[in-house]
Amino acid sequence: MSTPDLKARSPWSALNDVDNVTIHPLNGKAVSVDMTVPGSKSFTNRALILAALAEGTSTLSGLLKSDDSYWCLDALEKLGVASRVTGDTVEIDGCGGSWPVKEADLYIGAAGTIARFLPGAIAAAEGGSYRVEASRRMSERPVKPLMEALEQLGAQIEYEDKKGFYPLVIKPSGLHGGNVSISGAVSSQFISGLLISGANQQNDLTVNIPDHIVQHAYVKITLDLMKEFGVNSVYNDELTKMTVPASGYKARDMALEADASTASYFMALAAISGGRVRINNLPTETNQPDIGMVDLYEKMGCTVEKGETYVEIQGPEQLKGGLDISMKEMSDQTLTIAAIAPFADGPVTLRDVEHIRHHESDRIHAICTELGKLGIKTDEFADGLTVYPGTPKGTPLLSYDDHRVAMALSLVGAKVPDVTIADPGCVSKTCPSYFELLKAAGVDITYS
Ligand SMILES: O=C(O)C1=C[C@@H](OP(=O)(O)O)[C@@H](O)[C@H](O)C1
Ligand SMILES: C=C(OP(=O)(O)O)C(=O)O
Repeated sequence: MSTPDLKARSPWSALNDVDNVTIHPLNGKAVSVDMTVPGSKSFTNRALILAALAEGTSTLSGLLKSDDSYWCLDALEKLGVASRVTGDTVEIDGCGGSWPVKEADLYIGAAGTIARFLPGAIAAAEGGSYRVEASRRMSERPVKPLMEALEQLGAQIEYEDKKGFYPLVIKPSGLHGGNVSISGAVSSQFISGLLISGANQQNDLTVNIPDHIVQHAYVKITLDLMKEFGVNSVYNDELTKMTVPASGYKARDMALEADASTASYFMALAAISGGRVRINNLPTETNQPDIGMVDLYEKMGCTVEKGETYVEIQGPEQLKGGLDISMKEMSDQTLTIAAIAPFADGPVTLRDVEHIRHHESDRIHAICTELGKLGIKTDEFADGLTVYPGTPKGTPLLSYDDHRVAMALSLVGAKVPDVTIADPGCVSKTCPSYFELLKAAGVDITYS
């Protein structure tokens, strides 16, 4: 097990001097809490980049302050885009697609959203040279299909180390638009990255998807946010053909949605404790795919109440299992369900998520390994896993420098004693306050 890549932790992270967190079980106490969760990573990093590309000053409220958004703002600032953060609001002076600084060395941390959204936005400009370095793990994650598509559109990209991976150098000379094809089978972020760059290309851009898109809802979020910033794309329902007009972005003020992915861990806490959790700031009409977890928790026996801006989950006496589910459209939550599955009354099979082996860790392997240490039987297969019911036996666990591994495993600790998770600071990729929120929800924790 390699050491965490602490360089990727930002000034907005927490707990980096903490080796372990021990989660103390609720011992039958049902949680009962009303809470708000921080802003959506996906909305935050899209809106930051779109605002930076726009003409004029945008004000964004509900900003997520985490490593991913810190490195996004940092990279934009190094490109010459001024921003002012006050509380969870940021003002961004957009550059109209022409980066004011012509030579820069950027660091993007471990953020897939920056790694896949920023290169097109840089390459569509005219002139300059930009070196982009990513975290250790992000430098192993796939970006080649995106870079090849950008090269077809006229981008000049040089790889410093391994062809098709970070670190790389982009020498922008404009992108010509037209037609481009890209697979959606490995990451929807490649498609979002191409679409975002489309509005600043020399001609309209048509993106064709020859196969399928993992988590296609994220592409829809991209198209919707581009529209908010003045760019009206034309696309079919399946999102296999999308045309972006070369019209440039206009600044706007907007409130960013709360993070449905973060909210899901607290809904899971209600599910396993027979308790009640109300998330007060989650729009149920969102396009964030992880809102679909609400229905899944219902299938597992929870009672759900949905309002326009809130969701309340009441856990059952006994969580239901016996499920075989495709997690393709909300694959970030595979680990959450895997972690609570031992407490269900039958096996839970989670499928169609081979691509999560390329996320912050090989997530399928990581969760099977850690559940195995807890004495829980799993079957690991290429694109998923089956988790069998059992009583986890608490033990020290690893988090693999992966926020979702740590957050998911913390749920086991809320049920059984002696669950200790190494490097709790890794949650700062998307939710630096995660363990404090868990504490506020009634779960005792100790740092050591
Ligand atoms: O576009 C986005 O904001 C995201 C897309 C998804 O990535 P992939 O499509 O690469 O799985 C998701 O896993 C990630 O957390 C956020
Ligand atoms: C896959 C994830 O992140 P990224 O945006 O880095 O792909 C995630 O947050 O689960």
